[in-house]
Amino acid sequence: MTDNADDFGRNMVANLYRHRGTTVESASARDAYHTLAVTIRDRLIERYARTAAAHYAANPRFVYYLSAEYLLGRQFEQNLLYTDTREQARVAASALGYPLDDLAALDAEPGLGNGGLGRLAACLLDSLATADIPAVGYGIRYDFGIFTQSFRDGAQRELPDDWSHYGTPWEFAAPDDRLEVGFYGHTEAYNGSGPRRRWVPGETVLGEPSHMLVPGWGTETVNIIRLWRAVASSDSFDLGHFSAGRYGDAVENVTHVENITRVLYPDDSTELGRELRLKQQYFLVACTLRDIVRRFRLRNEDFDHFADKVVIQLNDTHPVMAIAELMRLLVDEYALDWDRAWGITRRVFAYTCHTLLPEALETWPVSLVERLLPRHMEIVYLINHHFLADVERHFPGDHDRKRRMSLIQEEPERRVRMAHLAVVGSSAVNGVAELHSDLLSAETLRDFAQLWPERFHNVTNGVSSRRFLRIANPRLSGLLTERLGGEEWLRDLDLLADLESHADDRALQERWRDIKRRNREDLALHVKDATGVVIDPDAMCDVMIKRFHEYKRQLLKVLHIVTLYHRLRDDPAADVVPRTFVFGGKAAPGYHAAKRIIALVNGVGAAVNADPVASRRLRVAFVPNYNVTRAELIIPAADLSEQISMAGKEASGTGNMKLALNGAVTVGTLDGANIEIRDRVGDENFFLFGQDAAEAARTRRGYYDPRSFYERDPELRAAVDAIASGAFSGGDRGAFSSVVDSILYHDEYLVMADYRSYVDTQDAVDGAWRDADRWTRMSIMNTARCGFFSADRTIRDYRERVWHVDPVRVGPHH
Ligand SMILES: CCc1ccc([C@H](C)CC(=O)N[C@@H]2O[C@H](CO)[C@@H](O)[C@H](O)[C@H]2O)cc1
Repeated sequence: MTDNADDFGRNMVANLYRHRGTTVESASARDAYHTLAVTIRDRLIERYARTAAAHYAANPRFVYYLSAEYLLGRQFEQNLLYTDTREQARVAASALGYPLDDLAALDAEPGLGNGGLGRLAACLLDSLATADIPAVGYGIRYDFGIFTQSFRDGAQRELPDDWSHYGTPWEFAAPDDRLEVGFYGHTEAYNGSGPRRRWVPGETVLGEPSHMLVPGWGTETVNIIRLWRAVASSDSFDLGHFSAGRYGDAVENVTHVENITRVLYPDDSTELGRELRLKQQYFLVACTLRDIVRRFRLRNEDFDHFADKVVIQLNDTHPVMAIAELMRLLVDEYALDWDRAWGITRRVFAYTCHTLLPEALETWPVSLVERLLPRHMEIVYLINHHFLADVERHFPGDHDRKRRMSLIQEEPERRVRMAHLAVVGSSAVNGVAELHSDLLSAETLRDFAQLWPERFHNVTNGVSSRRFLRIANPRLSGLLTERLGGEEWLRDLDLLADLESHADDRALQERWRDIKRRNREDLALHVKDATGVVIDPDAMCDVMIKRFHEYKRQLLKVLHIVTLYHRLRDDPAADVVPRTFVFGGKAAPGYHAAKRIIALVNGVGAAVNADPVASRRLRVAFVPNYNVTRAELIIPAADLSEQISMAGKEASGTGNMKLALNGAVTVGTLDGANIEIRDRVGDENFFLFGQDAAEAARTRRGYYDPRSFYERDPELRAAVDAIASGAFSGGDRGAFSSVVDSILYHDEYLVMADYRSYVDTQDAVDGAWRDADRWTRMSIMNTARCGFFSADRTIRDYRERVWHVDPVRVGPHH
C-alpha cells in the first residue's frame, strides 16, 4: 500500500462511502474521524496479514500475555505515528473540512484497567511487537472501563465510562470465534479410556472475541490483543415474558450473562471477593485457553510439544485459575494422564507478582470455588496433594511449613491462596523491581523461594518510549533526535546516554528549559480549562500522579503544602520557591480513607489558591479523571516527580520512570524502582529522603508512637492542627478527623516518621531549583541515564530469564 497523499485521500473517501455510507459533503466530524481511523487501520491490517502469514509459516513459540487489565490509551496518535501517515491524514482531514487535531480529540481512551498493572501490560505488548516476538495479549472487553472521575465540593464522584458508546474503529469483532464457557453444575465419574472425571456445568455462556492491532515500532510486525466479552445465546431472550409485558424478566437471562463483562472492578489493591469477579476471571481464562489450544492444534498434533510452542505469562493472580483450567482440558478433554499434563502445565505458565500488600493477594472461599467451578476445586485439591507430598519429601515432618505453603488456607475460613497456586503451577515467578523481588523471596513467598530458588527472578518494569516520549513530548523528542543524530533512540533507549556529555552545554540547556516551559504552558491551558485554576508556567511543576492509596502517601505531600502555606502566612517574604502542585489520580469507590484524602487535597488547594499571600507563590491543581491521555499531557511538563511511598510498599512504580525520562527530578524514598532510578541517575541527581525498607519495617515492628513526632515538631503539629481545625473544610472540624486520627494514633505508613526528612529535602529541592543551570543539568542527566527503563529492555529480560522465545522477522512481501 503506497502512502502518497493522493492514494491515502482516495482510500479515505472510499472508506467514507463503504464504512459510513455517507458523502464528503454530509460527513460529520465523527464520520471523518472514524473513516480516517479506518484508513490508517487499513495500513496496519495489511502488515498484520503478513505477520500472521509469517507466524503460520514459522510455527513459532508464542508468548501469551494474560491480563484482566489493559490501559492501552488512545490509539489514533499512536497508529498515525506507527504508519507514518500524519501528513497524509492532515491533508485528507482538511479535505473533509476538519483539522486533524479535532478528529484526534474524538478518539476515546479504552480505560480497561486501574493503574500500573494495566498500563504495564500495554507497554509490554508494544515492546513485544517491536521486538518481532510472536505474541497475543488476552483480556476482557469490559463494556464500562475505569469510572470517569469528577469532583463535587472537592469529593470524588464516579460516573460510568461508556468508552465505546460510539463504537471504536480500532477493534474487529469475531462472532465466528464464539465459544462456550461453563459455570456451576457438578462433576461426575465416568468410564472413558479408564476411570475419568468430567464437569457438567449448570449454565453456559458464550464468549466472543474482538481483537485490536498492536503494531511494532520500526518493524513490520503487527501482533494482536484479543478481548473477550460475554454474549447471551439467542435463546436467552424470553419471548414469553415479553409478550406478557414482563419486559424486565424477558431480558433477565441476557443481562445476567452480559453482566459478566459489563464493568471493570475499580479496585487496585484490595480484593473484595465478589462472585462476579471470580466469574470474570474464569471467563477470561476459559476463553483464552480454548483459543490457545485451538491455535496450537492448527499446526501441531502432539501435546508434548505444547510447552515448546506456548508460554503463558500470568499478570498477577487475577488469571491464575488458568493453571487448573489447562489441567482440566488436558486431563478431562484430551485424556492425558495427570503427571504428563502437570509436566506440561508447569512448563507453560510464568507468574508476575505486582504487589506486596497482603490485602491485595487474592484468596477465594473454597465454598465459592466449589459452587462456581466444582471441577477446578477438585483439581486444586489434587495439585495441593501432590505439592504437599513434595514439601514433605524436602522438609519431612515440618507440618507448620506445609500449613503455611498449602494452596488452602484453613483458618479462619477455608480459602484458596491464588498466589500459592500461581507459584506451584509456574516455572518462573518474578517481582517487578529488585527490592520487590528480594522482598518476595525473603518474606511474602519465602517458603517457596527456599524450595525452588531457581524459579524466582526479577524483571524490573519498563515503559514505552514511543508513547511516553515520542507521542507525549514531541518537543523533547525533536531535540533528542536532533542531538542524537536520528530516531534510533526510539528503538534503543540506551542511546540517550550520549546526551550526558552535553549536559552543561549552554545551548542545549537553553533549549531544554524552553521545551519544559512550553510544555508547562500547554498544561496550564488544560488545567485552566479542566479546573479553572490559573497556574504560572514559570513555577516549578511538582507532580504527584498515581492511584490514591495510603501507602503512596499523598497525605505527606499535603502536609508539605500546608507547611509552606503556613510559612508564607507567617512571613509573606519567606523565600519559598514558586511551585505548582499538580495532582492526578482516582481512588477505588469503596476506599473511603483514600477518598477523604482526595477531598483534603481539594480542600487545601482551594485554601491556598484563594489566599492572597500564599497564592502568589503556590498553586494547587487537581486534574480530574487522571488517565493515560492526561498522563501524556502532565508528564512532559513535570519538573519534580513525587515518589514518596513508604519504603517496602510500592512494588515498582512506572510513573517514576516516565517522569524521569521526561527530565523530571525525583524526590523519593528507597522503594520499588526508585532505588534503581537513583542508582542510574546518581544520588546527585535524585532527592532521597525517609526510612528505607528495613528501617521502616523495624519501625513498624517496634513500638511506634506517631504522636511523639507531632509533639516535638512545631511545623508538623501546626499542619495537622490546621487540618483538624476545619481550615480546609469550611470550618467543619469533623471533615478530616478520620484522616488526622489515622496518622496521629496508627499511621500505618509512617507519614509522621518521615515528615521532617521529607520537608527538609523539599527545602533542598528549592535550593537546587534556584540554580537554573544545576537544575537543568540534573534534568538532562535523568533523561540521559534512564534508557534502562525502556519496556524494550524489560522484554529482553523476560526473554532471557522466563520466555526463551525467538523473534520472527516479517518481511515486506510475506
Ligand atoms: C484484587 C484487587 C487488585 C487489583 C489490582 C492489583 C494490582 C496488582 C495493583 C497494581 O496495579 N500494582 C502495581 O503494578 C505496577 C506494575 O508492575 C507497579 O509498578 C506498581 O508498583 C504496583 O502498585 C492488585 C489487587
